[in-house]
Order: sequence, then structure tokens, then C-alpha cells
Amino acid sequence: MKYLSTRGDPQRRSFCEILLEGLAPDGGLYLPERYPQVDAAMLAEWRGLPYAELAWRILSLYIDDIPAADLRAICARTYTAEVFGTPEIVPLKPLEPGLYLESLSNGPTLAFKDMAMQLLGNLFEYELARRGEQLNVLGATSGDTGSAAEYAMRGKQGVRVFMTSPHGRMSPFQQAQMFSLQDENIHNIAIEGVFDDCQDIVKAVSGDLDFKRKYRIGTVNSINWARLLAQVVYYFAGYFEATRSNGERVSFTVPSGNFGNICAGHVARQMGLPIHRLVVATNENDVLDEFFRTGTYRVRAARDTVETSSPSMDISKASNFERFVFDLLGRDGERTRALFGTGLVASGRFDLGADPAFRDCARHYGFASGRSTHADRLAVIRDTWQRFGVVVDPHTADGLKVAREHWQPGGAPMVVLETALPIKFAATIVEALGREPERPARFAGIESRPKRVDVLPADAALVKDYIARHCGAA
Ligand SMILES: Cc1ncc(COP(=O)(O)O)c(C=O)c1O
Ligand SMILES: N[C@@H](CCOP(=O)(O)O)C(=O)O
Repeated sequence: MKYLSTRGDPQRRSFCEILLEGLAPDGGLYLPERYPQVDAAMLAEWRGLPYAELAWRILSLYIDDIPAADLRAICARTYTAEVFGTPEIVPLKPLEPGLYLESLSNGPTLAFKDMAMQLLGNLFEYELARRGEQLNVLGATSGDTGSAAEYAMRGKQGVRVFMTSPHGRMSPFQQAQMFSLQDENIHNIAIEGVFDDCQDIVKAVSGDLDFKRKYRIGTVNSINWARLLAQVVYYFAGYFEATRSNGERVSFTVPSGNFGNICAGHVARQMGLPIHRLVVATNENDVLDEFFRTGTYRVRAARDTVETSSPSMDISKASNFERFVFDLLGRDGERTRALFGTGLVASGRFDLGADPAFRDCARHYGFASGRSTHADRLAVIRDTWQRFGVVVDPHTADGLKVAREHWQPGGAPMVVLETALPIKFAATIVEALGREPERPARFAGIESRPKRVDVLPADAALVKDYIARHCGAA
């Protein structure tokens, strides 16, 4: 399988090349040349496979430059009950008949990011050792990608992590998870700005090709295709758990910000997994909901990005949305470049409302959307606790709120992706339920551990300078 850029660069690359490269040199995002198709026989064979085996089968369709036995061994040592808490890895929790939560947050850092990041850490280590190379990972986080990446990469040979985060905007638990790490290969940079400023810095640094090559810069955000590919697997696992036969269809609701998680659902659907609806749930930062309702994609400036009680979704420029629009526009790289390159930079918006392709979002691609607010979040957390004895985190609550607007009892089963555990956002749980959420013993007192973090203005040049200083002679 070869990979292409969403912005029309004619060059094709292999999986391991783009694994280390992250963002394409033309500023686009990588996608496979085509989506491999699954047929009834494959689905029948895959139903009931252990998660690591299922991951191997799916990854094998996209990766042909790692020997099959090695890839299988990487999947087997990544997806274990020791790391993810249960042999099922992503068990479904039924709330009521036909409505489920898919538990994606039982990994080392208590958010769905671990599902892909643990694999990415092992893939990096394997490929860097094979090449005898090193990688300096530059990332952006609104709270969960950062800790998942740092836990996955700490102590890994050949990898350094430089993680930017919005200064003061993550929950105390999220900050403590990242900033309490004392490993030499981990560097935390708190940026005076919002998540989108951090992501812009990652893209600007990656876009300086000389710097990128000199300092061997890679990415762990969902702009890296390998992240998305790993996330495709749990759509299959969730589908198999929610159904008895492959003739049934299932809908998924996904709490969304950077559009990575739901983009993996889009890929699964394009492969032929019988998904009915893909429902995008946003918080008050509703750029994506606005697009799916109106066709207008209008990114917000930092000052208009609201600080909410589901802070990991406080995102107003959704990176992976470019991947979906590329597909929506018939994989027209020139048009995608015009919309996301010059177009967005010039006006901060584009409008596909009058384009016939826009109707395909729902009709052909199955997308629907909705929005949730602080009051909705609190109401859902209370209701889910009172009726089902389950405490959900604020992001999952956004998902449940929107899911109920698109699901009818007796209709296609609805799976809501549980994207984090409540302890990461204790203040909101206390506000909703009047009590602290459960805390795994390994995180006891984490907020009072010594912290290691540097604060910088939102300036790519200063971040480059910081990286250069911490890499020594590259
Ligand atoms: C807890 C949580 N929920 C939802 C999201 C949104 O996911 P995505 O950015 O893939 O749309 C994030 C961040 O990515 C997150 O950390
Ligand atoms: N919500 C994320 C933001 C980054 O998303 P990614 O999926 O592109 O890594 C976070 O928690 O950091």
C-alpha cells in the first residue's frame, strides 16, 4: 500500500516512511491510495478474534513494509490485558437495550489516546532500531494526547518528545500526568495560547523542511496516519460486540475536536464495515457541528475558542477534517489545497453549502452532528449515574447527549465512544454529583508531585530554538 498527500503532491510513499514523516512535505495529510475493502467472508473470520489479532489483520491491509510476523508480534505485545485492564481491551458497557458505551479509556493514561499511542510507541521503536535512526517527536495536546504520548515514549530508545500544551487550560490531573514525568527524553512546553496555537506551531515547524530534516522531527498527533489506523481497529471491535451477525448495522457517536477519532470511523466505514451513522458530538466549540449543519467551515480565532468543562475538545481548527473533505471532494488534491491552504489562511472559512458534494456528507458518508453545553454535560453525568450507576467523564457526556438526539430505541444500535475516565476531570464530576470520581491507586497524590515544564509564547521560532537547544548537535 502506498500513501498520498491530501494536497496533491504526486509522490507516493510507503507506510514506514510516513510513520516517521508525520505531515506531508506539501503541508497535506497522508491517506492510503485506496481503502482496502472487507467482504462478508473477512468479517465472518474476524468476528470473535482477540483484539491483538484483529488489529494485526486490519493493519496488515495497510502495512506492507514490516514483515508479517514482526507486525503480529508488535500487536500482540501492545494490546494486552496488563496494559488495557481487560482481556477484551475495549469492552462495551450496555446502558439500555441498543445503547452502549465503548470503553476506550482503560489504558495507562485513562483516555482513548492510549489505544493508538501504545502501538505508535512500539512501531517507532521497531522502525528506528531497524534504520539505526533517532526521532524528535513534536506534539500538541489539549490534555490527553500529551500524556498518552509521553507514557508511551518514556524510556523508548531513539525517541525524544517535545510536547506543547495550552498554558493553564488543561485540568489539574492532566497537567500533573504530564508535568510530573522526570524522564530525560520528555520535554513539556506550556504555550501561552490555546490548543490551536500549539497545533499551528507543530505544523509550522514541520513545514520548515530544512529544520525538520536536520532535527528529525516526527509527530504523534492524529496528523500522523498511524494514529488513525490504530483507531480504526476499535470500530470493528465495537461493531462485533454490538451485533450478532454481519448483516446488522451500528451507529457510532464520537466526542470530537480534532476530528481524528471520527475520521478513523469514516475509514472503517469506507472499508465496508456496516456503519449506519457517524455522529459528530462537539462542545460549545462547535466548528464541526456548524459544518455538518450548514456546509460552512469557519475556524475560530484563539480569543473565540471558549474554555469549557470538556477541555480536551476546545479545538477550533480540526486537523483531520482535511482528510474527510479530500474524500468528499472526490480526492481532488488541488481543491483541497485551495480550501485548507491559501483559502483558510486568507479568510478563515470556506463554504461548501451550495456544493452538490455537501449533501453526500449525510447521504453517502453517513455523517450527522450535534452540540452539547456545560448544562447538558452536568445533566447527562447525573442522569447516567442515577439510572445506570455509571459515571461518565464530561467528553463522553457530550457524546451521550448528542447520541440520544440521533438514536431511537429499536433502531440501529448506537455505540458512544468513551474517550476518557472521570478522574481526569474531577471538578466537573463533583459539580454534577457532589462527590469525587474513583481514582486508580497509581495516581494517588499525583497533583502534588514535583513538576517539570517550561512556558513559552506562541511562537514557532522560539519552539524551534528550544528544540535545537535540547537536542545538542543534531
Ligand atoms: C477526552 C477526549 N475526548 C474527545 C477528544 C476529541 O477527539 P478528536 O480530537 O480525535 O476529535 C479528545 C481529544 O482529541 C479527548 O482527549
Ligand atoms: N484532544 C487532543 C488534541 C490533539 O488531538 P490529536 O488526536 O490530533 O492528537 C488532546 O487531548 O491532546
